[in-house]
Amino acid sequence: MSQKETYENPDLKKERQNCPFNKEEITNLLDGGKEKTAERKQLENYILSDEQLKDAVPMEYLSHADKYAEELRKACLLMHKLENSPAGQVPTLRALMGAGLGSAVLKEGNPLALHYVMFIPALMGQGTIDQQAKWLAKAYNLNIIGTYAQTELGHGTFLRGLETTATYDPNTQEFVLESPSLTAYKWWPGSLGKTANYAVVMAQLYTKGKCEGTHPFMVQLRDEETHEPLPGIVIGEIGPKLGMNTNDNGYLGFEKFRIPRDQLLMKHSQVLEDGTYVKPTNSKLSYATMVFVRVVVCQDVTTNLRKAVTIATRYSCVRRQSELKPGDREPQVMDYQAQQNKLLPPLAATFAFQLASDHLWNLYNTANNNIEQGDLELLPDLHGLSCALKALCSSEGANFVEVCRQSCGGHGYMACSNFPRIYGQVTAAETYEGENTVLWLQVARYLVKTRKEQTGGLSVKYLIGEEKGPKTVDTTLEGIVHLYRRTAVGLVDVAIAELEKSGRKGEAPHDAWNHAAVYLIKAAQAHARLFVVESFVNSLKVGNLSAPVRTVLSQLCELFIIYWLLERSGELFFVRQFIKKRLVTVEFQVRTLLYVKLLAAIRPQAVNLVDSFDLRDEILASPLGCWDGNVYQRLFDEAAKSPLNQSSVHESFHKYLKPLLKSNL
Ligand SMILES: CCCCCCCCCCCCCCCCCCCCCC(=O)SCCNC(=O)CCNC(=O)[C@H](O)C(C)(C)COP(=O)(O)OP(=O)(O)OC[C@H]1O[C@@H](n2cnc3c(N)ncnc32)[C@H](O)[C@@H]1OP(=O)(O)O
Ligand SMILES: Cc1cc2nc3c(=O)[nH]c(=O)nc-3n(C[C@H](O)[C@H](O)[C@H](O)COP(=O)(O)OP(=O)(O)OC[C@H]3O[C@@H](n4cnc5c(N)ncnc54)[C@H](O)[C@@H]3O)c2cc1C
Repeated sequence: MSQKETYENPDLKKERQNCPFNKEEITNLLDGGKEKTAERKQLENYILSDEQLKDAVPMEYLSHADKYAEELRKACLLMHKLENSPAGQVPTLRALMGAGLGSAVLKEGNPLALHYVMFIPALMGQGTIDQQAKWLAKAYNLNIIGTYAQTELGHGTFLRGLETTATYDPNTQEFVLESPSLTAYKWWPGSLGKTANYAVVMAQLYTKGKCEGTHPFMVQLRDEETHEPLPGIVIGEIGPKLGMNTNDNGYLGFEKFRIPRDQLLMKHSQVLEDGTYVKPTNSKLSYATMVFVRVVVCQDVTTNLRKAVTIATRYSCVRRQSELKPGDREPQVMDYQAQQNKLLPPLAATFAFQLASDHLWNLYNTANNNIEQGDLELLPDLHGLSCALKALCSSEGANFVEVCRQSCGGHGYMACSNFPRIYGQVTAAETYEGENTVLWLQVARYLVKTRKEQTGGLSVKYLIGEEKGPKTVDTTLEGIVHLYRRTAVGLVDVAIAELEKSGRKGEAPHDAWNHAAVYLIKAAQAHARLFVVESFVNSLKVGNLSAPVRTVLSQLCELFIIYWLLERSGELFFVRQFIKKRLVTVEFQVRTLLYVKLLAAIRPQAVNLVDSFDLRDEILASPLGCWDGNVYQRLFDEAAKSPLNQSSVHESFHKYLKPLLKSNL
């Protein structure tokens, strides 16, 4: 590790002594193998040693426009560096788009992100072979830069309600794009504000006087030379946000803007020259780009959470405060059980989320290959699981990041702690790519359908037939997973009972659905949690783990699944047999006891565990989380960068304060 220099905080040094497991083994596990770790490290050296990619001053001190210009400069330089990258272009791109290496260089957000994360995937997923031949090479070579323009001022969630129209004119064989109202303006697409000159635009397709629903269109927005908006295009940036401020989210309106017929992306549905519409095999195939992003967002959130946990854990072992034993030295705050209760569950969650995300990624690849062959069987399961995990990882992730920030007391509130940025990025994922509540309801729809029709994909098999397994308290990991399963089934049944009750009262299905939303969301969340804990437990059964690594991962797994159970203990009340046999109280007591024991067992390995994430100081970008633990000196060094510290008296004193002081008010 490059940062292992001379100083090492004595408390951290002690934490690192006598580590019972091989940290590198965990690093390799998370990277996906020894070679992948070596590749990553080589890539990090290549990128992070480049002086031109370092910030002259912290981004916080720049104006909105200067931040954008600076991040764009570095993003373009990074793209040049891709060509000679030792790891190869695609792995480098992935690393740069992900939360680790990319955000170490582009701290405020990547102005080219949407090009890679949505524009290219949309072309690949929605374009015919001919359309790909026409556009993809240009996109990969960055001759054109694109975004994905779907959300409008009036509608983000309800895609069937989008207002932008694309009306086919058979006389000229063109589509006419139009924003018929203010609320029809595209609003939010990343990179649209200033960077992109092309977009995949989602619009309501009209042909032969009939609306055929939303479809993707390839649209040029700006002149390729001058970058000026083309006539008929109204475009701009939407302004500062909670985070991700250099992703230049933008707005876009169309004033009778014409594009050729072959710029409808026609892989799944077509409009023939005479205007005849050819339907897709499944109308939701035009939503496929969103499914891809939901899958990668789970990985992105997990990497961000790892950063937050590393910063908070190292800091908590350096920070000494208050009195534990009267008269003794102030303890490391990590020795308070309350602090362990804050930090060890998110630490365990980083493993749980990574394993579940890997699982989802494999399902995505299989389902996508099948879809390319015309087999859509896995699509409902992929949609259900990608919605479930995206919503779960982002909502739990954002809560955990906030807890990590709180665990660092006042210093966690500093911008330089990097928590504001990490939080800004993770909480954004609760909203973008499908607002979480809306996604939970999509999951619930799949669960209810499966339970009622007794047929569904692999992730919902447990809802088919009667559930089997122990009906008493069972303290094995399997026993706890079974408890999760029974709770999930119980909640789906309760939601269905609610729907049926409303039906009997004469309510229409849509009203019944709305009135059961609280139950439906609980059921969807229980389903997602079951998937995550099952993935964690199952992954420990297989794999070539050494005994010490297996031990510590098993402890984390157990801690995590008990933590969630206790957090959601109220939901056990939905499982009728538990109430009848008074098992809820017993469950609660037994688990709490175990949970507390696990906190104490894992505490000594907390620093070693976060060390094994192998996140370089440049990636953590926080004086609180550096490897050497030199927290206080680094905080001072950061404060020295403030423009207000460049003179002993600021000019505003003479302008405003002095007259006030002299005014005898
Ligand atoms: C090699 C290079 C590559 C390297 C790259 C590597 C990268 C790696 C690194 C990456 C770092 C990343 C992070 C950084 C960047 C940040 C980027 C930020 C981006 C943010 C972008 C955005 O934010 S972009 C906008 C997203 N905006 C939504 O997300 C709208 C939500 N809204 C809906 O998505 C629909 O509106 C909603 C609700 C479904 C209802 O749709 P609806 O009303 O039409 O449908 P209904 O509800 O009526 O459902 C009718 C039936 O359709 C079924 N169904 C519905 N959807 C389906 C689907 N997708 N697939 C299959 N089936 C589906 C359903 O299950 C029903 O099935 P059934 O009938 O059998 O029950
Ligand atoms: C950082 C960021 C980047 C983005 N990037 C892009 C991009 O690149 N391209 C793009 O096209 N879009 C982008 N978006 C837009 C994003 O996809 C939408 O904001 C998101 O899908 C939510 O839609 P909405 O804003 O219309 O929220 P709304 O749907 O208006 O949500 C408001 C509230 O209503 C609730 N609600 C809505 N419908 C229902 C329902 N059916 N049942 C119950 N409750 C409901 C929601 O739960 C929420 O509480 C981005 C957004 C952000 C924040």
